This record gives sequence, structure tokens and C-alpha cells, in this order.
Amino acid sequence: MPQFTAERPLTFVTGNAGKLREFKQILGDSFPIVNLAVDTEEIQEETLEKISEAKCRQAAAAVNGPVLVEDTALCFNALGGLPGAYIKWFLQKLGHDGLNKMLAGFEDKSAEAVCTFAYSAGPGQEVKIFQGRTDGRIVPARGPANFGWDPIFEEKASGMTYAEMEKDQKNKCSHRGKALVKVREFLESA
Ligand SMILES: O=P(O)(O)OP(=O)(O)OP(=O)(O)OC[C@H]1O[C@@H](n2cnc3c(O)ncnc32)[C@H](O)[C@@H]1O
Ligand SMILES: [Mg+2]
Repeated sequence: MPQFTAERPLTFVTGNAGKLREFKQILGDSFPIVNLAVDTEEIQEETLEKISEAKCRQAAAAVNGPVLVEDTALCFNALGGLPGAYIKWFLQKLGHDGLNKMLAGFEDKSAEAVCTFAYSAGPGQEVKIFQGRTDGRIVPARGPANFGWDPIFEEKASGMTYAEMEKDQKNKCSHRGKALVKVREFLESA
């Protein structure tokens, strides 16, 4: 375990309350973690790994210490993986109903939720990537609209939308939960 201390904690850089809430539920308080919202520039890139890596380098420079960032993508299979990393803007402009309508012309409503964490020990240090993926499909909204696109993502294995699940159930099967298992393994072995 890298020596995170109260003076030099691991900083989870995000401005998203839902992400932070789940992050804390999943990782608990096993070591000193603080949260900071740094406005990072989101680059346009081919791969989710490169987007998270760029975000991580900016965050490490801003914090000047160990950082963890994540980027979440929602990939519609009928659209070749789009909106992917651009889901935030599509959700903001179109809402749940509009996202469903985007797939109206396609039989295939399947989608993949992808969470990509990136860790750096500090500015100029190597960036480690941890990814979690969950299969599902896009459905008309069901369940409380507490977090992003949770009501319209029906997880494949359970047939429930993320929004219909108890928090523990979502965290066990979610893109974020799977990625954080890998993050924890790394932090515990490093
Ligand atoms: O500061 P950062 O960490 O970048 O936070 P963000 O809100 O900008 O997040 P992203 O760039 O990763 O955009 C992902 C979008 O998907 C949403 N989202 C992320 N994880 C989700 C989840 O588990 N369930 C539902 N919506 C989610 C999130 O609210 C955004 O609208
Ligand atoms: Mg963002």
C-alpha cells in the first residue's frame, strides 16, 4: 500500500456527487482519501484509456500529489460505441427520453457501461489504468432518477435498471464496482 497519510492523502478528483458517493460506499475509509473538484479539460481521443490518462496527468499536476480520477462512458452497440465518453453531454441535452429515441431506428438496444480509473503517484509519474465493464440495454426510465443515466440502463444479468437496485446490488455488478476492485487490489499490493 503506498503510504497515504493525513498529510499526503490520496485525492479522488471528481466534481460528480454520485461518483463520490459510490466511491466511498465501495472503498470505505480504509486509507486517507480526500475529494477535490479540479476542472480538467476533457480531450477528444479514440480510447477511453487515453481520455482518463490525460485527465489523471492534469489532476496530478493540479494536486501535486497522488491522485485517482475516473471517466465513465456509456456505449450504445448499435452506434458503434457512441455516445461513449460523450454521454455526459448527450444526457444533458437529450435527457432519458431523448437517449431512448436515439435508438428508435435500431433493433439492437444493447449498451455497455465502462468505468476507467486512472492513478498517478504525482506529477510526471506513470499512470495506471483500471477498467470495469457491465453489459445492459437502454430502456424507458424505471426507478428513482438520483444519478445520471441509472434509470435507463437495464443491467443484463438482473434485468433491473441501476436505479431500481439497492446500492449494494448496483455496486456489486456495476462498471464502477468492478473497476474499483482492481484499484483496491493495486493499492493494497503497491
Ligand atoms: O468530474 P468528473 O469525474 O469528470 O465527473 P463528470 O460528471 O464530468 O463525469 P464524466 O465526465 O465521467 O461523465 C459521465 C456522465 O455519466 C454519468 N454517470 C457516471 N457514472 C454513472 C453511473 O454509475 N450511473 C449513472 N450515470 C453515471 C455522469 O453523471 C456524467 O453525466
Ligand atoms: Mg467529466
